[in-house]
Amino acid sequence: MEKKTVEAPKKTTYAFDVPWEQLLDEGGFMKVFLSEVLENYVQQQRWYGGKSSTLKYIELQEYFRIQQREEVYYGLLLEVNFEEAFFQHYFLPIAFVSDESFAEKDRILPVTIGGVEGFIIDAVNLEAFRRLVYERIATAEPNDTTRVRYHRSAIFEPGPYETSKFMGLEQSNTSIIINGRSVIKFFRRIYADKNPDYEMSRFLSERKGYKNTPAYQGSLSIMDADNANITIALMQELVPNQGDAWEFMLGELHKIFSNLEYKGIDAENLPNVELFQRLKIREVPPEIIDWAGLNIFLKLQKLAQRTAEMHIALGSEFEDTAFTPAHFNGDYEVWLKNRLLYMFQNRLNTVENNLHRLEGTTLELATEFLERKNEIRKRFVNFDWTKLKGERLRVHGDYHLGQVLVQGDDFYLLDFEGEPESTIRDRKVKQPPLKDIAGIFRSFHYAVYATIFNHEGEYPYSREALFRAGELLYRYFTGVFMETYVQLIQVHNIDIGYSAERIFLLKYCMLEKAVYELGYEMNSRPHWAVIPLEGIRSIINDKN
Ligand SMILES: Nc1ncnc2c1ncn2[C@@H]1O[C@H](COP(=O)(O)OP(=O)(O)O)[C@@H](O)[C@H]1O
Ligand SMILES: O=P(O)(O)O[C@H]1O[C@H](CO)[C@@H](O[C@H]2O[C@H](CO)[C@@H](O)[C@H](O)[C@H]2O)[C@H](O)[C@H]1O
Repeated sequence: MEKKTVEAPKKTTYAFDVPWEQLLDEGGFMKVFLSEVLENYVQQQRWYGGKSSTLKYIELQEYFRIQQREEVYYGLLLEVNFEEAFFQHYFLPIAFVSDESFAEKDRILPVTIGGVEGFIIDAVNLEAFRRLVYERIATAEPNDTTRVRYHRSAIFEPGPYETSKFMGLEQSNTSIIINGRSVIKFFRRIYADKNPDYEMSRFLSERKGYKNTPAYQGSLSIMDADNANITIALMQELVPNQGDAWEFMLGELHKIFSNLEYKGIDAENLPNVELFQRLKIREVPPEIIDWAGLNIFLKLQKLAQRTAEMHIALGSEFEDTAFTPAHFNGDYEVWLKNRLLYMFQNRLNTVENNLHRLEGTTLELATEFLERKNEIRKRFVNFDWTKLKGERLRVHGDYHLGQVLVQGDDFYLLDFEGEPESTIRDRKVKQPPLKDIAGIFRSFHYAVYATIFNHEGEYPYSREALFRAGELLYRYFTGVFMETYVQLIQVHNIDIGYSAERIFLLKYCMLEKAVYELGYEMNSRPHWAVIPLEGIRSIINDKN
């Protein structure tokens, strides 16, 4: 890249008379850096997850060098402290650039270092930094035991660095595409442990040969002062795709709802089916196939197959105790109920405090949610481990259609980081695999309602008729998915319990997920809160 000369002198208030390579060893810089400027910068970032709390101050928890030969960048682990909430840690790699054209994005602080004026920026913006990280992973020693640890998978054959660019999607971390073939995801929110995304990716693809997730290629981690192994970045194969399954499903559902009018379907008299009844495609009534088309059911079968294969891989480990299957027990029951009752109370408070902002159907459903709180709480308390015979496994944990990539007629499963609100320890607790199934079923329900809401007025039927037709469709979708999933899981001896146990767990986990989603939506997109509220009502109205 051609170097531009900086025209106007920059107003740098701070000057440090040490070379960049020693800057952080000198306390003065950090005192300046951890100022309001950094606070403002951090709070504006897409990856910052503390937006609903009041930031008090930022401290430096750790720093380390990301280095190759003479080229040095710093990795900072920042501790963000809040007025009321628990602290959070974030990863911020920094670089010093004297050329303003390199500091067009993510400029943090103007400074003068060793007499040279320039800026501290987020290093991910520099191609040189991205190249360095790729090359360090690509050339990593098999057993790197240094503090800053690079790892390359034995099954990855790296080529020389060619190009890199931002993935450019709305995401909570920062992903960079390298050579059009690999993705390096820099985790932003950091936990004092191995990131589950790294653990699961490596386990599934490297150890179990599971093909429908991006292959693990390598990683960067650091050992902190307490000797905890902290994942900083994960490198995986780039999976060519036609978008995610959420977009795909919305497209399909719009066609299906449009078909009601187009095919002159009597939406009031479509055949019903029991919720979660296992269905082979040939058992789906012809009226439903005529309305929705065969293709969507074939796609659901494929997704169910890939999901079952993921759980089969996760349930087939007998050495590594982080993955060996477990049974239900009293400790699990106590952990589960505590967590859910806490989450439920949090949702009650959020809804109560924001009731005055809601209107229409959302207000109606929110009021009903508050009125029926004891009924919902009772459902959460009604969990008796002695009645459950199935297994618990490491699971995806945040499984929804947005975590699935579409590639032709197939699907790839992504992002095993777990539920964003849970602590890192909670995300690693073994759960019934049906928790993931509940997650994806909630996503089907979401997609049905999102389609109806997104196309308000476009389908010439009453809202009630569309809701009824949508609920029916959802029943057929879940029934067909269940049949393929359960059949495959059982053939591979993963014990998910007898039929009644499976249905109990599914309903339990779906209520958990819908209540979780209510909090997510109230905080991130309140106009969507109507969807989980509708979901909660439909789950608690089902008395079985
Ligand atoms: N290995 C990959 N191959 C292709 N696309 C990917 C890959 N990893 C991530 N993506 C794309 O980036 C999006 C965000 O990735 P994800 O792992 O969910 O990041 P985050 O944890 O930041 O939400 C995905 O929905 C997908 O579209
Ligand atoms: O950002 P993540 O992918 O980790 O997940 C969070 O955001 C999701 C929304 O992007 C949210 O998912 C909810 O909305 C989806 C539609 O946008 C829907 O398919 C999911 O079923 C629903 O849970 C997810 O809950 C949240 O953790």
